Amino acid sequence: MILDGKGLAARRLELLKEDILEEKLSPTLATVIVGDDPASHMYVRMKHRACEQVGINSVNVTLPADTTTKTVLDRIRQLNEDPDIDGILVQLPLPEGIDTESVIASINPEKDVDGFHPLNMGRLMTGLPGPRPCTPKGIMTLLSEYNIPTSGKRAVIVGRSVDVGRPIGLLLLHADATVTICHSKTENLAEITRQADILVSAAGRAGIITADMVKPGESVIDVGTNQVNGKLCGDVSFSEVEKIAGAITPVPGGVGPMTIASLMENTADIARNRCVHFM
Ligand SMILES: Nc1nc2c(c(=O)[nH]1)N[C@@H](CN(C=O)c1ccc(C(=O)N[C@@H](CCC(=O)O)C(=O)O)cc1)CN2
Repeated sequence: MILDGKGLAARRLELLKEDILEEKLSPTLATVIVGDDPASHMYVRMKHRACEQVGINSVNVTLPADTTTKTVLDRIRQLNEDPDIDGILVQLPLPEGIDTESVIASINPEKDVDGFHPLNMGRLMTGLPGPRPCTPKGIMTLLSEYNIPTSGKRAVIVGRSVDVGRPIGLLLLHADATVTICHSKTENLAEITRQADILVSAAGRAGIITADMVKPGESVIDVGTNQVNGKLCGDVSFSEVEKIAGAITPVPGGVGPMTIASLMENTADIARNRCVHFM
């Protein structure tokens, strides 16, 4: 079964649009992008397009690649203090030389639509309500909408990044999965991934997950967005793994669109001032 993130995200955006209208919400999202990485600019454009689609106002702050950390912090302080701004996100990665941790920590945690602020990461860790990082949240939505059970199941995550690997591990743990997080130093990776009921690959390496690493029936979630010869592809060797997996996300059209849908949901939730997303 192909897990159609593109279709599901489109349906969720439609529902959100109706909710925003009905509740007479008028949320405003501010995006901050530093430098000229083409992929980052494309993702920010996609976010603004989604805002327009669902009725969220949006403003963008673009800063040149040679901007100092202090200038970024000053700009975020202004957004924090602006009562018209509900949500703030800083598009990652930031150019080398900018202190990413200080920048993220400077966002008002109550406006942190990405859920990356250390306070919100702590809320995630403890299971307290708060905005959840968008890609992990989107994966949990996909699993639940396709009725893929997590409770008591073995989840294996490949990649321990702060924005995807670790938070999806925590969300799956809160959903009663038995979680293993693998990384570049993991020995016998294939042996571990073959034990999974749910395999999430967020390694950022094209084709790292091959058919011999997947057991029949496994659900395979591909978070990779790798460019190979100018073509977008995931971490999973899709054509061979598709034949073995019980469920699999494509790239494009899987996790990516769910990331954007989750961002819209987080922005609306923050505007409602009720972050109720326990997952
Ligand atoms: N501040 C953030 N920075 C980054 C995040 C994030 O959640 N917050 N995640 C990624 C990039 N990202 C959103 O920012 C993102 C990546 C991919 C997609 C997506 O829909 N991709 C499409 C394909 C698009 C294409 O044609 O290339 C798909 O997979 O179908 C959306 C958002 C890193 N930075």
